[in-house]
Formats: sequence, structure tokens, C-alpha cells
Amino acid sequence: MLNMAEGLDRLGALASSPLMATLGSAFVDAGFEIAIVGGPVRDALLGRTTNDLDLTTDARPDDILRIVKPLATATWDIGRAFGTIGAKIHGEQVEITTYRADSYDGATRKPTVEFGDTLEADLVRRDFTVNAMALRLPVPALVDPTGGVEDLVARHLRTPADPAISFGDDPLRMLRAARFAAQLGFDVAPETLAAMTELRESLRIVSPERVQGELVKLLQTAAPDPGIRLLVETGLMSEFLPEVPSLRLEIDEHHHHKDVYEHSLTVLRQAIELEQARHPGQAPDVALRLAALLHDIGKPATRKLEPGGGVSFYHHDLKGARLARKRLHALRFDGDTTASVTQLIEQHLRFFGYAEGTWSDSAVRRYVRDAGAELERLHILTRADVTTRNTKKAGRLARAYDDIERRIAELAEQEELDAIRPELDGNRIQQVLGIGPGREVGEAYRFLLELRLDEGMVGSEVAERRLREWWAARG
Ligand SMILES: Nc1ccn([C@@H]2O[C@H](COP(=O)(O)OP(=O)(O)OP(=O)(O)O)[C@@H](O)[C@H]2O)c(=O)n1
Repeated sequence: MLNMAEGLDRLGALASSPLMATLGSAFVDAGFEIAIVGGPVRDALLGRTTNDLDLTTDARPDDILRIVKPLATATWDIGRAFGTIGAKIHGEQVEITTYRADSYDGATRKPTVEFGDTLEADLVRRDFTVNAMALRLPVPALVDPTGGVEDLVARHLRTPADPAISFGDDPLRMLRAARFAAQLGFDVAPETLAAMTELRESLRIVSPERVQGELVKLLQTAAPDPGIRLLVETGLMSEFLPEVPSLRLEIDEHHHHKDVYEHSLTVLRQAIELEQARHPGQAPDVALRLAALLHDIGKPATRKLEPGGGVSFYHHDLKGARLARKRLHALRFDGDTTASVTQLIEQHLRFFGYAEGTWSDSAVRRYVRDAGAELERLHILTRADVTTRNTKKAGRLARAYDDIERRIAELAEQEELDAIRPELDGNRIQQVLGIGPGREVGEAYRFLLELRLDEGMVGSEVAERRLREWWAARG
């Protein structure tokens, strides 16, 4: 429950910091208005820590620069086309944006409605009422023209203007609604939700980079599932990851969920819990979370009806990895993230493929080799997937997996497991066999790699002898 008195105290403290006091007096002395706006005001009221310090003013960018230069240790104007000047003052970074519409070059921001050049007008064209509040400086005064405080108390996300106008201004705001719903634990007002459903296709005009950015922010929250559900229920998810809503059509035969969609959300929740338990204090692992959400997306496309009436999925791991690669590429995810996610989806059935608890050393080495750099994430994903099975089986599988992890650690103490390669290199293979470069060297290399995987480090002398024997038997 939001304690308003404490929230207002925190606002007072925010306004009276040396930085804000300095800025407030400087702008007012120069004849301008200045106010802290958006996220920091919302977060001070909620008692959350804020990363950004955004301010808004009627001063134009040239005037902002002129006023802040004497106070700042650094300034930057990379956002000038959007009316924004950045500055470092008292060791803190601030971004100050003009609300004077005539300061924008026509292409950067075109409010669809003429609001006029006032602080209130700036606020009304923001995304949600809870983000549409400002704190005037230097004498702190809360400016809340659209009922933001009321919505904070009620934990509602609502657009300040008609949602069609607000989402028309920037359709990405529909994704922001899902992210804030997850991040703040708020619900979305019915008319805002209805507009998200109706206007979902307008997301197509938003650049894939921005969509990716919001998806990442959603996945970085402590509990993304309410946001994911909103995106699926409004049809917005179908615009960029259509395989996720399709999981609702797939009955979850192997676990105890209603469908594979519910199963996937549970795996995501479990993965986040394990990620935090195993790596406390680390930044949210977006690749792991994407893999958890997407690990079964190959199922609908690979479903096969069995003669007995059951279903099976033919190589859904490989299919899922391909689908994920395509979608993440389209969303302009970087190559590392895409490679991690596809690798995890491709390998996520490996544990279930081997007989439980009866892995040979060779199986352990192959598992480690195929997981590559993703081994730690694969541990988490597999464990998350295991715990969603019905309870008796889950316990048994979890113990089997404990055993696998222990075996990997033991073996890694004896051998280098993370870079498994043959004990002889290409040059040595040619010397031992007395051959030149060519196809046979590759074949010999693969023979030695198999030897290494099956038997571990045998030593170069034994490796050479076995290589000669193999060569002789090959004829
Ligand atoms: N598409 C957008 C993006 C931002 N804003 C406004 O700009 C402010 C700053 O945006 P941003 O930094 O993206 O969001 P925050 O609310 O600060 O939250 P966070 O830092 O968690 O992203 C928001 O509060 C909101 O008032 C908006 O109206 N429409």
C-alpha cells in the first residue's frame, strides 16, 4: 500500500538535493520554469530507486546549454534533435528536455494533438498517468494534471489522453504498459487494455530495435509473466513472437500444466528463481530467460499423432532453435544472445535423452562439449524444466541432475572439460601418419576427438599408437 505522506517526504528530499536546488535556482533566475518529470517522480512516490533523472523546461536547447554549462563538469547534446541536453552536475547525470514544440526539428516529435507549450501539456502527452507527473523546482510543487497519484494508489496504468491518441503517438507504449504492469505489479485500465488489443497491429511501424529494447526490459523484471500474459492476451505478442501464443494450443502431456504455454511460463519463473539463487546480485540473464520462454516453441510445428492416440514431437528442439533464431534475428538481437538462446533450445532435451543417472564419462564429456559456453545456463534451464514435471518424477529427475552436475565437476578436476579437443593437432597427425594435408587429416582428427570424448586424456603416446592402429585398420 502506498504511504502518501512518506511518498511526499521523499519528493521533498528529491527536490532539496544540492543538484536539484542548484538547477532549480539557475533556471528560475534565468526566467524559465524547470521540473523533475516522469520516472523519478513516480519512483520517489513509490519508494523505488530511480536510475534516470529527467527534467523538463520551457527553455530551448540553446538556453538549457547556456544555463547548465557553468554548473556542469560535462554536457552533451546528442539528443538535441529531441530537445534534450545532458549534463553532469555534482557528480550526477541529468537529462533536461524542452517542452517547447518549436524546438524540435519537424521529424523528431509530432504530437498529434495541439496541446500548447505548457508543463501540463507536456505531461498530458506522456504514456501513462503515473509517468505524467512533475515536481516543480526550486520550491517543490507536484504537478499532476491527469490523476497520476490516484492511479499510483489504485495501482492502475492508464493513458493520460485518449488511449488511441497516446498509442497513436507511439505504439511502443503498448509494450511499455506490459513492462510496467510486470515491473510495478500494476493492472491496466480496461479502456487502455481494449485499445492495446485494437491497435496491436500499429506496433508494426515501431523499429525492431525498440521492440527488442522493451522485451528485454520486461524480461529483466523480477516476475515478467504478468507482462507476458498481457502481451499474449492483447495479441501484441503475435506481432513479434507469434510462436509464444501458439503454445496455448499445445496440450502439455508430460507435465502437469494445462498447456505448453503455462508450462513455459512456469519454466521461466523457475529459471529466474534458480538464476538468482545461483548467482545472487548478478544482472538479469536475458538470454537464459528468453530460452526459458521459448524452449518449447518447436512443439506445435513438430507434433506427430501416435497410433495409440498419444502425441510426440519430432525434433522439436532443433525446430525450436531455428524458429528462435529467425525471430531474434528479426528483432535485431545481437549475435551472442541469439547464439546462446538457440544453443540452449537445441540442447535442452539432452538430459532427458540419456537414461537418468547412468551417464558414462563419455556421455558427461559430450554433454559438456555440446553445451559449450552455455553449460551453466543449461544447468538452470534443465533444472527449471525438471521441476515442472509431476512431483514424484520431478524429485527423481532433480536428484539425477544433481548427480550429473557432481560428475561434471569431478571430471573437470581431472581433465580440461571446457575445451575438449583431440590430443594431437593437425600437424602431428600428418607426421605420425606420414601424410600431407587433405581429407584424411580431417577424418583422423574426428577419430581422435571421439577417442578424447570416450576415454578422456589418454596421453599423446597412446593417442599416437591408437591413431596408427586406426589408420592401419582403415586400409
Ligand atoms: N514512449 C514513451 C517513453 C517515455 N515516455 C515518458 O518519458 C519518461 C521517461 O522515459 P523512460 O526513461 O523510458 O521511462 P521511465 O518511466 O523513466 O522508466 P525506466 O527508466 O524504468 O524505463 C517516462 O516516465 C514517460 O513520462 C513516454 O511518454 N512515452
